[in-house]
Amino acid sequence: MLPRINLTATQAYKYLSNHYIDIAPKHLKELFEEDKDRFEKFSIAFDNLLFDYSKNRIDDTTKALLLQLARECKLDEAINALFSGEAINETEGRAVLHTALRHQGPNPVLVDGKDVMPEVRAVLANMRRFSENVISGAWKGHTDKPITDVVNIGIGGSDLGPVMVTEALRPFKNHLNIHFVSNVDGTHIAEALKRVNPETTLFLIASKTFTTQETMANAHTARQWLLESGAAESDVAKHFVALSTNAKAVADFGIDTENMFEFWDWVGGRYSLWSAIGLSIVLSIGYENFDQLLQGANAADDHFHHTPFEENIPVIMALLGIWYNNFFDSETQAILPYDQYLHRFAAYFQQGDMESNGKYVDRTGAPVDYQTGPIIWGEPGTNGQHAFYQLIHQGTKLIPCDFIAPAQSHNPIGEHHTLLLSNFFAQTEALMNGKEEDEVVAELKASGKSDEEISRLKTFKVFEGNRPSNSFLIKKITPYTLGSLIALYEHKIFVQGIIWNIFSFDQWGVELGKQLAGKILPELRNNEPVSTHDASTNGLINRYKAWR
Ligand SMILES: O=P(O)(O)OC[C@H]1O[C@@](O)(CO)[C@@H](O)[C@@H]1O
Repeated sequence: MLPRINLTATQAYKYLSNHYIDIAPKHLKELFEEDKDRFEKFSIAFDNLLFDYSKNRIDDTTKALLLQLARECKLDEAINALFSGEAINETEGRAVLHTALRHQGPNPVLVDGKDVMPEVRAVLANMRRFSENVISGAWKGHTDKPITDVVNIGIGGSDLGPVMVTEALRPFKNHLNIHFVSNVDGTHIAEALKRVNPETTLFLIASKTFTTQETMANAHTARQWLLESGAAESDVAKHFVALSTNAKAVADFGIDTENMFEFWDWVGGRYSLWSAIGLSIVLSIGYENFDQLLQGANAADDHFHHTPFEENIPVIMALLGIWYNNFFDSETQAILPYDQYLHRFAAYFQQGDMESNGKYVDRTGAPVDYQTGPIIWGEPGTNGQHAFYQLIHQGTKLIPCDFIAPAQSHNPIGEHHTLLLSNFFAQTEALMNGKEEDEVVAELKASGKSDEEISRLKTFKVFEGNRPSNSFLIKKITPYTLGSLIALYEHKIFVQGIIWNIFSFDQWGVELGKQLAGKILPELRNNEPVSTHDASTNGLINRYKAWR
């Protein structure tokens, strides 16, 4: 059972509230001037990844108090409960063991006294065998042709992780074309089916529960499309496999459970890319690369599990987020990868973070009286610079930013990567230092502006600076380093949930909308006017019926 704590009653929380008053007026430039060793002191090297957190509004006292907060919230006890397979997902009565999916070495991982590693490794072996069959062309469709296209049908954690990883690791992909369908909007499946041939297409129906409305609707449409192309019912097994925990629902759908790659209820959907849900990744980059992804994540697990908090990247990431979220009233966290292949990285952690920590009830069942999970958002650099950096630099909101960049590009064309990295370095420097009025005036003078123009323009061109950021510099994005990076973020989310005294691994908040949609659906299947809802919902539904 996870510890029950009272965040705002901890001594550290009180000291941090007072310390906030001391440090908030200090500009980051001042903090760097005060301490020449600041970069060395507030950065951590981990394998081929450098985590620089020195451009944050912290000093030694802040760091010590934040670490004390982690200790007072019994983080060490919680970490041990996570790795030991305790049912820390208490409202669903489940363990949380995505770490077991990438566990290396001979030690068992016990769930209810049973070592789960044999079945984890059996599924991995099955994924390897199957993917090698498909990639080699040995697996044939119903007209005896090899597979050319794979369509993953899933949503949320059954889509976002595979999409993000297959995009991030495009440089490692093979000849197979991988497509993703998630939205129940018919456009999504229609556009995908335009691009593929029923004779050479393999569908992965990815759904932990195998009951999700969007996924089942898309799966049935794909199945009907195959049959209408001339395939027989008996051919479905050659073009459909299931990734799920629900064997009965898979069989009921008509997929041979021999073609089911199972995973377990102790794998959360948003933490499932390491499981059978990752089959599209394996088909895209091959098993060896997928194994490297697992090994990189395992290295981050070991770092998180065994590194003192002072030098523990997920712990520091989490505490910095709490410092801004709970003491500086920031409400969002931007993730800005300077790597076009990582263009779905922020989107992935919208679910990972917001579905985990978007909670207002604490572990005792009482409403919290402080902020919990942040809004996660972001786009690749340098595009974000031409979209929303105005607000980050000169807006009224504090936006803590994570900047991520590889030192080496997979596409070293001309000086593109040098240009990209010059922006990566410049943005965090600009956010921190800003630009003072005298510098603005000097620039305006040098550009020939009159005194009147300078007086009129200068305040618009001043940058306050003092805007915090983390920098992750990674030698190269490979399956291994990507696995580590993802796992570091997963553990950051865990740490924040522990300190906020919430349950991070259920998602009751997604149920009400689904429930109400289930009530409205039959009302839309006729042309009768509706009056069973509020005036707005009635009005909207009836207007829809008039227009469709
Ligand atoms: O994998 P499945 O069971 O189809 O769930 C899909 C997604 O739906 C949820 O919103 C839960 O209902 C996410 O937590 C989950 O990743």
